Amino acid sequence: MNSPSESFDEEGEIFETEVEKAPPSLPSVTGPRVDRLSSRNRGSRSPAINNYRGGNDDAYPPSRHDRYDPRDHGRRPGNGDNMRGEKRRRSQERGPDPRQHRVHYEANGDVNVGRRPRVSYADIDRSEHRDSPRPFDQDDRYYRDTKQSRTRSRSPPRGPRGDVRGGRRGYFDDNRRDGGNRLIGRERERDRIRNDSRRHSREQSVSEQGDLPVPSELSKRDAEYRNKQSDQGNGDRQSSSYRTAQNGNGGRSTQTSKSIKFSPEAEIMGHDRNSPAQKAPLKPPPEEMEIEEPVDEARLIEERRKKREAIKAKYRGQATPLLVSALALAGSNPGSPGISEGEVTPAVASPALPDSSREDSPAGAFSISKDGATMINAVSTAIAITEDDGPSAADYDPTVDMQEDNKRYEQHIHDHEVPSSAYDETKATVRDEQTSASLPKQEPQEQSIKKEEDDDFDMFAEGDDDDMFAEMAPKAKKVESQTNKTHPLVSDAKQLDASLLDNWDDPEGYYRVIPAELLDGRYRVQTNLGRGMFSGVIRALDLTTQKLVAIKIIRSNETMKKAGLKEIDILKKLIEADPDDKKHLVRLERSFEHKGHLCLVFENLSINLREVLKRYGRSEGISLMAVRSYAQQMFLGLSLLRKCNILHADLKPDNVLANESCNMLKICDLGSASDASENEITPYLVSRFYRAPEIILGIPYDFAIDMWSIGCTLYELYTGKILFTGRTNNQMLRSIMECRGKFPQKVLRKGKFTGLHFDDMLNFRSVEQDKITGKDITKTLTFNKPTRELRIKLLAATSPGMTDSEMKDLYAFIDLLDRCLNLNPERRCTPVEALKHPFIHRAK
Ligand SMILES: Nc1ncnc2c1ncn2[C@@H]1O[C@H](COP(=O)(O)OP(=O)(O)OP(=O)(O)O)[C@@H](O)[C@H]1O
Repeated sequence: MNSPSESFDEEGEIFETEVEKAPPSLPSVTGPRVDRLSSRNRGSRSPAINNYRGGNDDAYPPSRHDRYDPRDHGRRPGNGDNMRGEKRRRSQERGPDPRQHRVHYEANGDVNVGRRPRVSYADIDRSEHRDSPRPFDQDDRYYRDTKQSRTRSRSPPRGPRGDVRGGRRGYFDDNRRDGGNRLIGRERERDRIRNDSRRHSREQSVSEQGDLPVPSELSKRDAEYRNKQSDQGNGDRQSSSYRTAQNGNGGRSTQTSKSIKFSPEAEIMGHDRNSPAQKAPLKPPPEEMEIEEPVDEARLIEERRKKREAIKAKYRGQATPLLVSALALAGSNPGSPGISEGEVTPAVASPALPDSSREDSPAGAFSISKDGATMINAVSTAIAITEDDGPSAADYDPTVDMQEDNKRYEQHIHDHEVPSSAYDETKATVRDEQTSASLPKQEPQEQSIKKEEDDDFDMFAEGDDDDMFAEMAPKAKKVESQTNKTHPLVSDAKQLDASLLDNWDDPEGYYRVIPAELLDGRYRVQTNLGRGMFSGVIRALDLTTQKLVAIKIIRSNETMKKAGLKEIDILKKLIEADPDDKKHLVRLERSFEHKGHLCLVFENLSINLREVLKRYGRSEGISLMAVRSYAQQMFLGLSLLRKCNILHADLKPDNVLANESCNMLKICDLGSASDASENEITPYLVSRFYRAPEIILGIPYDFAIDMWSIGCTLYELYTGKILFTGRTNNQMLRSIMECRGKFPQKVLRKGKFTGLHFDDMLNFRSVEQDKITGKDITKTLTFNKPTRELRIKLLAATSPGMTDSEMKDLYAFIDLLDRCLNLNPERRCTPVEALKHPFIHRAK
């Protein structure tokens, strides 16, 4: 990859000349399904990739989120003067421009990262490591002058606490807390048991190897196909990489060998976080054992597939509550007509939606549906979340993730040590609650007051004299009672008199939308679309144009407003660079101010990709053809960002919106975006599961972080599972290495935070929770080869009986992901390279 400045020009050139022409529109499929199973029986559904022969294609040239919460400030380890239960001081809560580093903090091995005593808005998020000498060559291409602080951050919602979120247990909820950060004994025990069994099964998956199974049809085909491909042999980069993707271990047969070194005696770190992992151990390093274990890929793939089939069979015909609510939502949402299960028909004309039938748009008509609706909705979360396959992407809610991370940070401040387990990602979310109703939810006043009392941390607490929310805080509770009593249900748009009430905000600074209220004299409020950390988003009818719009109402706060203004600037820059609206970035129409809230008016879209997964790909993922179309559109969006020298820094399924027909996408939420030169090192940029390893390791980053995030997103779309998961940055690294193998040493050596996760010999120090004591323990692990290889995971998510053509597509997809997820950011593919990849750029 070239340096940003070089690539800027290059990307711009290619982007303008080749990219738009290169990726042809995807084939239109109006009749047959493109789901994996149904397509099996109709032969090759995909046009052959004429010039693509297993990587010998001549035409083909060779990652909030830990978002920062302004209140996070007080959650930093450095602010460790709080006693448990003591309210945090505002001085600890103040944050910088929340639209700069939107990060949230995790209590993990890297607790020292970012620790600072009291800091100002300007320097929040900067770690103490910032001033330390760079551990890598100053001439390195990554080196940037970080004179300008990039402290993107946002305030997390002070949304419903643990008691109201409810919902399912998370994949990582080793140890959950109630609203007051107390451990819930019984539930914790249950969680622990479950996690124990997961660990056990994971250990087993490595250590227990049975007899060689009879390969499945797919496995046979896989082996045959790969052998065929490897026979073709060539020396260029692409083919070798492609073969690697195909053959895993250099073209070996389906038998591969995993070698995991680990320390049998884990070093118990206990609660003493002051004994950092990177310090010399008290006892001599444990002897390492090397276990050579034959792994039967075919068996693994077959087992996983069988498991999936069994799940599908068991739950076929049943609808999960989430699906039901999703469908109900679709039905109740006036701006988003319900999309029936099964096939998605080609674009339905909607004046309110972007024209997805543009000739130059890669968005084509295709079906995203799977093997019938029953297959989509059949799998319950509890079963869908298997150790082998990873957690269901549809169930993940990053907002909750952020909240939980923030809680862990608070806890860390209280006792200077946070168990790496206070985590639950799958509780019902603010968004779920919001979107299930077409009007703002009214909460019984008592209940809402009680919630506030229950909170052990109250950012609006009296006595705080330095609260960034102070200007609105004192009024918040009062307004709540007023609005609860007087929610008007009017049929006609009504301009409300702002002077009648002191404050229209809820206690968290979100604007309390009144149904049918007229905003800025022209937008009639229709429904809530959801809440992010930064804003509430509503759908409204623009009475001037008679089109629906989405209005992002920024939370009432000066810092957030400033950040919103930055988002507007970036959006305008992107629009200027893409006047014809070809590059799949959400369009800002205008902005205005309403009762102290900055409002951004966007084109109206329907649902985000996580919701698409919930509806059409629950636990199974969506069809490869849909993935291809989505990938192409997202890469076009990335190419525009790159051309404009902008890092999105928060790409994930939640921040990609689809139109009603789900055949046209737009990248949204530029709230974390910034100029590529503002890349101050911070280990919590980007939502954790989509966070590129260079961010975690403290390596100066660039556009490659967005490519990583898109790679993770594409995997999720195809499999319905989250690719890399971990409660902490440390465990994210583990997850990444399990799938992608060990990091090149030269990459590790560039990392400012490498010492937090690796020992002097660059062996990984895995900080895990001890099953018995619940304390963190550190194990030294050596990853020689991936134990949960990307290719195997993808093949396992594939239905048997694929045609040659389908297999070819699949391997092209695997190869593309391989390139998007290169551990070395310099070698990760660029958006333009991705657009030229045979998976996307199919010969007509
Ligand atoms: N133009 C739009 N059309 C339809 N829905 C939208 C639109 N913009 C945003 N939304 C919905 O509102 C939600 C929140 O939007 P967005 O992510 O931009 O807000 P945010 O406050 O920045 O959230 P986050 O915490 O993710 O930063 C999105 O997940 C999306 O589903």
